[in-house]
Amino acid sequence: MSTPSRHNHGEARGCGRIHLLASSWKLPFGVDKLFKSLEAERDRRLPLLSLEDHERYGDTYGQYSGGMFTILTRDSRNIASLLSGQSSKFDYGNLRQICFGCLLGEGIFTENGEDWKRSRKLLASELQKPKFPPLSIIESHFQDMLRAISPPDETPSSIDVRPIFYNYTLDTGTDLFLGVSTNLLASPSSINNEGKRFSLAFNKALRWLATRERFKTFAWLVTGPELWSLCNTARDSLENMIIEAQRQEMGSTVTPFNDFLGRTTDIGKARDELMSLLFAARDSNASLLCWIIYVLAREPEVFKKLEKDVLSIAGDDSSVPPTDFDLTRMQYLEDVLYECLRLFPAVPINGRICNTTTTLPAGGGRSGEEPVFVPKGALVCFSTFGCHRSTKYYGEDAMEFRPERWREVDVKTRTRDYTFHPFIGGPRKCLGEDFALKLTKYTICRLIQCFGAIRVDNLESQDTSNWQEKIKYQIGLTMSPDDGVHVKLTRR
Ligand code: HEM
Repeated sequence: MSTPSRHNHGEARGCGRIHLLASSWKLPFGVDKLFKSLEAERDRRLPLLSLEDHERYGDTYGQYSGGMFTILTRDSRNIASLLSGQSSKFDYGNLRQICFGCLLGEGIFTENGEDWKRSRKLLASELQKPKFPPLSIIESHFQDMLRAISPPDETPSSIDVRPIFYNYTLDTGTDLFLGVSTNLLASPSSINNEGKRFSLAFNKALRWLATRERFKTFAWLVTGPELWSLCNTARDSLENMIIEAQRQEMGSTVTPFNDFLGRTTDIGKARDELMSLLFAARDSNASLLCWIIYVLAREPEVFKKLEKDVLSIAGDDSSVPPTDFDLTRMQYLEDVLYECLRLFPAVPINGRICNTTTTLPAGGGRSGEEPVFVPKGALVCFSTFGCHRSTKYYGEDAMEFRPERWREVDVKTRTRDYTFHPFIGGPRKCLGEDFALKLTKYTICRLIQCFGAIRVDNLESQDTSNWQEKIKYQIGLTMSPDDGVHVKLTRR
């Protein structure tokens, strides 16, 4: 383990000293920091702790955490350098394999180097096919979801849409990636028992993985027969679904993975790639849908404006879904989406391990404007949550939900300078960005075509003033509202 003083030795490279947080209990390896995070997590305010720490200690500072020297930054220059300019000097080391390998095996999410390149090429060629995902497949799962959130005999219906969105994104994802859907929301006659088995084990295993991730190098401490049994069940079940998909000669129902799955004899590899894809796609997309509905139920003016934008293009006949072209014209819908991704990014804090001693452009010296020294082996965490809420980048109203801001500085400019990076950027940029935006736009547009009002339905309080201050954040592998998304939906 290198000493703190070494981490400030970058003078020869023109670096300034990084502000290094003292370890208050003098416990080794930053164990106290780990406890502080666990405490904030218990209180459902983990992302806010990171924000407060940046306000207090600066946009970039250092500390010991989970046994590693860690640099924490929300400076967009550092994030750009880490993810793009110097991306080859940062990777996941074996951290991802330690934390997630038991479920994911060896797929795009856990791999580095040549193996990762191969996986990325394979998945990119499938995900980036034109017109993917086809709206007709999404529509069939939307209809299942509609039945689940609003049975025809109940008006208005009161429901927590969060678990439904998680099932919806899994049903849609498995159908689109595999050609066989888990069908969790389908009518009883179409239930897929293998899909149900997979989903139960997958959900529980993800909870274990989220805790393992928090423990970083100590992840191996978070283990037990239950974890292994869940991972084995999920892996076994996904394999069975792949075999079933192959059996059904997927060539007949053109899904993107026909070529890949239809050809492969290495079922284990196919399973690992698909597991990584579902791991990446399911929760993040469900989290975005949750936040949008959470906000719309609390911001009636935004709902009204969105309704006008969507219905003026798609019409209010819920039996006529929008086309691909319609979706590209819904400007305000896009602004609402970006504003949700800004304030509530699915992955609020992320990190990379430095594999070659280097420097980052900012955060050193008294001014924080000098480069900082990054020793090999250091963990660099970047707070997307903190960067997206920085007044330096977004002005005094950075904490406010204001979709109109996306008409002032457009998303391309902000993505280019990394002041907005919900899908990160650089070579390991999210492969499903277009997919996620299209699925989300389609789903929100369809919900607005079907429902004329979305209101908060919370037994404790319907007072939506200062709603942001009351949010409790659930941090699993992605961030979602802790109390769920309880709403009352009124049919048009
Ligand atoms: C709103 C929805 C989504 C958000 C906010 C999101 C965000 C992200 C982020 C932040 C990462 C980087 C993780 C890291 O390296 O630490 C990532 C990676 C990835 N995402 Fe997404 N994602 C979303 C939806 C999807 C969907 C729908 C898919 C698949 C169709 C997908 C596929 C992937 C893949 C394959 C990676 C790994 C890329 C690599 O390591 O090369 N994502 N995503």
